[in-house]
Amino acid sequence: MTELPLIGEAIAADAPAARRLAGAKIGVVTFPGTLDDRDAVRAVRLAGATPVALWHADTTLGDVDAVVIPGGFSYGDYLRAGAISRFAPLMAKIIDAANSDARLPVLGICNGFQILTESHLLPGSMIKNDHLKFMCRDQVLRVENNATDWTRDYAVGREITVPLKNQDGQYIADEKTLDALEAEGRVVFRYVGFNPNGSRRDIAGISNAAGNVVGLMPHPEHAVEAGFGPENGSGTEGLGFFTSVLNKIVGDNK
Ligand SMILES: NC(=O)CC[C@H](N)C(=O)O
Repeated sequence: MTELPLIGEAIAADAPAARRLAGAKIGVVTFPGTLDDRDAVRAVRLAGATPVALWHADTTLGDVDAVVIPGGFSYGDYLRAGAISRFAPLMAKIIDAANSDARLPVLGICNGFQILTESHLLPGSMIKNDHLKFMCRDQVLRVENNATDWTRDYAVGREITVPLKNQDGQYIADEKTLDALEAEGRVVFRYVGFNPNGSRRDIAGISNAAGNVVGLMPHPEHAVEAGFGPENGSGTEGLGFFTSVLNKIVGDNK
């Protein structure tokens, strides 16, 4: 486990508020085949927190206040996306911490979402896109629930544009599970305008019952910096995930 240095561009080191934010440590997990860990680290920094690099074979989470499981092709998506990664030593720690009384906030993005369903931290499964092709596009999502650790900075009904890129993006679950998710307000994001993969009920992301574990297929960490995110909208509409969890952590520790 390595603590990464702050780059400081988004943080004025002498401002007490910025220092308090930077005291929050957000772990970013890397598996063999992970692709988006660097962007997740940068998103954490831009939100003002301190990113901590975690390796899948680590046997401790250290003192991180939250964890991001980023996108990519962990273990080459062999067997089924996320099916091998769920057995990583660090995943056992993440599952325990997410279910503990402390309710560690955990965000799974794309392959991270696939790992969370395989780990049973979230219900349902991810299967091949209905059109059987890899798809890469800027995608509009609607925030359906802001009572989670990762969405509290968004208004309910807000539409955000973030990149989407996957081959196994079709969210499925049995009707009973889908009805329960809807009734409990655990559908956190829905695709707007176009369903890119055949996901049931246009579901783009869900949470666990406590709202500390959230998974989604599109990539908020690729929409955190003007000039580098989607052209549609501000290009920074994913930053709210990272400020949300940071405000939750700082608020809880006040
Ligand atoms: N961008 C990603 O995380 C890709 C996720 C996954 N391996 C897929 O293609 O479905």
